[in-house]
Order: sequence, then C-alpha cells, then structure tokens
Amino acid sequence: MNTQAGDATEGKLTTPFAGGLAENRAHSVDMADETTKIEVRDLELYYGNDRTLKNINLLIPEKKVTAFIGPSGCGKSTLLRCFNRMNDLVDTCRITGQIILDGKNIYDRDVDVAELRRSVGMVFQKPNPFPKSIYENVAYGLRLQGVHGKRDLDEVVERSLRAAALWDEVKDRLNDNAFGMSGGQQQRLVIARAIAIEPEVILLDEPASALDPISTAKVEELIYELKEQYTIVIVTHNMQQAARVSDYTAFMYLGDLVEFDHTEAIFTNPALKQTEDYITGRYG
Ligand SMILES: Nc1ncnc2c1ncn2[C@@H]1O[C@H](COP(=O)(O)OP(=O)(O)OP(=O)(O)O)[C@@H](O)[C@H]1O
Repeated sequence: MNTQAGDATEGKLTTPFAGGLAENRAHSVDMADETTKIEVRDLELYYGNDRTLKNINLLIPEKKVTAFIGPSGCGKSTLLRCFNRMNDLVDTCRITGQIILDGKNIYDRDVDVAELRRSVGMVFQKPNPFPKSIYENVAYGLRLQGVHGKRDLDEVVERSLRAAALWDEVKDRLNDNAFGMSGGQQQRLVIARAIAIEPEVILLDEPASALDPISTAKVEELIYELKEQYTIVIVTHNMQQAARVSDYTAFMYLGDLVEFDHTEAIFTNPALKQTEDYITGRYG
C-alpha cells in the first residue's frame, strides 16, 4: 500500500515512493531528527494532457539541503517550481494534491502568491541580475517592501552579500553595474538578492550548471553554509554535486519519485536497482 507521507512508525517517518510500483518500493526513511518544512501530498501535475508529475509524496526537512536528481525531462524543475507556484504562470498546467508549507496548503485559494514567493525564494540556472548596480540588485526586494532608509538598506545589503560570500569581492564597487561581474559572482549576487528579503526556503534550479569549477565550488560552499538558516531544495544534474551538498536526495524518473533517502544512503546503498543504475551512470 502506498503510505501517507508523514505517518509516524516507531519514531520514523514513512516516506512512500510514488507511482504504480509503490508497494515494492516503499521503505522507511529515518527522519526522526527532522522538522518537516514542506510536505508534498499526492501531487499530480499535468501540462495539457501530459501527466508530468505522478502521485508525488515527499517530506522536505527544515534547514537541510534536499537534492532532486534524475534524467533530463523527469520533472525535477517542474516539482521545484510547484513549491513557489511558479507553474501558475503556465496556462496549460493543472495541479492536484497538496503542498503543505508550515502547516498550510500553498494551493489553498486564500494564499497570497506574492507573499508565498517572498518566503520561498528561487535562483535559476543562469544568473539573472537586474541591469542595476550591485547594491541596487540586493536592495531591490526591500525597496519593493517599502524599506527606503539608507541605514536599513546598507545593513541588509552588507549582511546579504556577506551571507552570499561575496562582500569582500564587491565591497569597494557596490555602485558598479552587476553585469560587470563574473558569472560566478552574478550567481552569488542573485543568491544575496534572494536572501535579502529573508525567505525561509530557497529553491535552486541547477544553480551552478553555467559556472566554471572554481565558481561552482564557491556556490557549493555557500549552499552548505546557508542551510544553517534556510531550507534548501536544489535540482542538479551533477551527481557529485548532489552528494557533496545535500543531506537528502530524491531520485526521479519519468514523473515518478522513485527513491528518497539520506544522500549517503542513496549514493552508497540505494534500495532500488533503478537508482543504482542511474547514479552509477548506466542510464540517463
Ligand atoms: N511549460 C511547459 N509546458 C509544457 N510542458 C512542459 C513545460 N515545462 C516542462 N514541460 C515538460 O515537462 C517534463 C518535465 O520537465 P522538467 O523541466 O520539469 O524536467 P527536468 O527533470 O527538470 O529536466 P532537465 O533536467 O532537462 O531540466 C518534460 O517533458 C518537459 O518537456
């Protein structure tokens, strides 16, 4: 039987695996030490007639990094975008099921989507700074919220740039245009911009795939540090990256959540041959 996510079984949370093969895929994932930040319940997503996400049930623990891995087109980004309702922007998209954030279904009618996106920030594959100064990029969200005092803004800009491990590199050129920064710096700037408005969850969609190895290492270090304060969900094609930065890993295939577990277990002792075949590069 497909078990409801979040059922407590002898101190464990039973996380079911979705799709038609649920019975022989389910096993217990010990998450007893975790607080659930997001719970995905029976999530189905259609683009037109295409069933792109199939009965996804998943727990995302607070202040941990959860990675989504799987071959191209399996639905990783689509699932990620459900967490801040970015898919609402796609006309053909239809969603059933629930995503509970801090006890509230984010798909309820009374949810303020702008407010949701303030608490669930997102960083995309390609750095997308605004054509403004470094300072204004970080201050942008605060200004939108009505914060205009220079001291307040200065403080948040510095704190956010420090948190994004960028302050030392840019503190003497805060008024320069962000487009003059390297790709790796731009990506950390975008992360600083996301942090500035104090989200609770940060969604990262292949945040390092457009970066060189040194910038990638910096972004990975940053992700590791950010989980002290934020719940992080990352989509990555890079298995080593998932193994390095995440605490939990979800392996997806053709819209199914095939296996979810502690990252170490997924990479050293996966429960399913399908997962093992993917992480050892036999397909995908
Ligand atoms: N806006 C959209 N409209 C229609 N179909 C879409 C849309 N976005 C994604 N899809 C389809 O949904 C499926 C899942 O796509 P998604 O981008 O979530 O996969 P992914 O696992 O993140 O892939 P990749 O690793 O290549 O980024 C694909 O078949 C894709 O073509």
